Amino acid sequence: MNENFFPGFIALRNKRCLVVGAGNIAHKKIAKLLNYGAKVKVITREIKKEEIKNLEGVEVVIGDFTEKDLENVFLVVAATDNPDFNEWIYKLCEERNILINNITSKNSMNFRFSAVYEDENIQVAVSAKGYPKKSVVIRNRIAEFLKGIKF
Ligand SMILES: C[C@@]1(CC(=O)O)c2cc3[nH]c(cc4nc(cc5[nH]c(cc(n2)[C@H]1CCC(=O)O)[C@@](C)(CC(=O)O)[C@@H]5CCC(=O)O)C(CC(=O)O)=C4CCC(=O)O)c(CCC(=O)O)c3CC(=O)O
Ligand SMILES: NC(=O)C1=CN([C@@H]2O[C@H](COP(=O)(O)OP(=O)(O)OC[C@H]3O[C@@H](n4cnc5c(N)ncnc54)[C@H](O)[C@@H]3O)[C@@H](O)[C@H]2O)C=CC1
Repeated sequence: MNENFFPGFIALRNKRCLVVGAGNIAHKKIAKLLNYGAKVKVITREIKKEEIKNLEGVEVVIGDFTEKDLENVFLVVAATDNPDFNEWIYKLCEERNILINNITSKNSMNFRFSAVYEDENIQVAVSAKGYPKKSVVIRNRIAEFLKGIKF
């Protein structure tokens, strides 16, 4: 059984977020964080997904991630394709009380992204407790349902 997380909504406006790695999934997660006003810094050995450089407001640093990079950071996304490396980042964040999302695990994190439905009036965030395929199916069903409702 995956850990039961607190379901909540966070104001990310001007919060310092760090993404380690710059591949396809990093790109998706960075774009989502930026949509909510986060200040995003990316540390990576190489930029695999070039589009990351074109995202407005992102600071990209080429180099190796070190523990010092966690200073004053609110939320970290361990977004490399190396599960052991992401796991190490997770442990460092847990020790420092930092929110951490890990793209190569279901449990080695304290913050999961959810499948989102959003319009001008409401936000619905679905988590299937670590199983994204399920949460996407449910979110899509909810979106259909909400189309037929007037508030
Ligand atoms: C635990 C979690 C941690 C996290 O990343 O936050 C996690 C983990 C993992 N995802 C993996 C794979 C895929 N994930 C997606 C998509 C999404 N994944 C998201 C969330 C989460 N994914 C968190 C749990 C959410 C919950 O609790 O329900 C969504 C909902 C939100 C978002 O990412 O923003 C977003 C849909 C966005 C949307 O449509 O709105 C796709 C499809 C695609 O990319 O199109 C694939 C491709 C493969 C496939 O088809 O399965 C693998 C590798 C599995 C493997 O290799 O075997 C892991 C690691 C593992 O499972 O160990
Ligand atoms: N959580 C999610 O929503 C999803 C997770 N996944 C998982 O995510 C993994 C990564 O997928 P992609 O982003 O498509 O891979 P990718 O190959 O596009 O990117 C990997 C990135 O990690 C970087 N990297 C690797 N080792 C590093 C290190 N030591 N330090 C800094 N950067 C490092 C690489 O330079 C590259 O930029 C997949 O193997 C899969 O297991 C896949 C789909 C969705």
